[in-house]
Amino acid sequence: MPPTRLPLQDAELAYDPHWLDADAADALFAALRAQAVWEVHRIRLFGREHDSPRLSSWIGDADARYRYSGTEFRPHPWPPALLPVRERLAHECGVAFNSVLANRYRDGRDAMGWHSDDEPELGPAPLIASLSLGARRRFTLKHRRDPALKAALELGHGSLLLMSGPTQANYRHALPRTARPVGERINLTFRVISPRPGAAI
Ligand SMILES: O=C(O)CCC(=O)C(=O)O
Ligand SMILES: [Fe+2]
Repeated sequence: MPPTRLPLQDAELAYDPHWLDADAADALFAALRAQAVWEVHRIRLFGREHDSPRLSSWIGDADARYRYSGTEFRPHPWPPALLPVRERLAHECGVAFNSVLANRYRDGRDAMGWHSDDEPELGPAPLIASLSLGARRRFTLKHRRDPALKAALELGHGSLLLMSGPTQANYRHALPRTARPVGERINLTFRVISPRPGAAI
């Protein structure tokens, strides 16, 4: 079954709560915990550098490099467990994803703050495919200009959220902390990265 369109003005969202069945999602979760290289990425907040509150792994083709704050990041190679997922997504979305940002939220204290996935390398209207594994967590969206426009989704084990069209241009999204006792969660955002025009990489 194709993902269901979620109505939200100025956004393009589609959601499939069971893109992977529970067994396949369990197996992928375990394989990624073991196979991916998990790191604490540094983030810049209000002009100061901090450790981000989660573990992350930038994965992709060797030429899917990107520049951030003057540093060039080279992706880690694809863990074997991700290859069939990448192939199925490319087939279903008609998009040749060449990179994934994996985030691992160890418990409710791990989170991601408000942002848009709007790096120039992603282009003006990127399709981002977000696959969630493990604990169900709340994902929130809010419009950049109209505070009345917001949404929250509970992203469960094996679910797929597609964000496309003007979503990144018009909305920010976040994965808030929670005081609820929650288990570990891994999220994978599949992306297409093109070299920035004029960038020397
Ligand atoms: O963990 C999530 O569901 C969101 C991750 C996210 O927004 C990102 O990787 O850019
Ligand atoms: Fe994001």
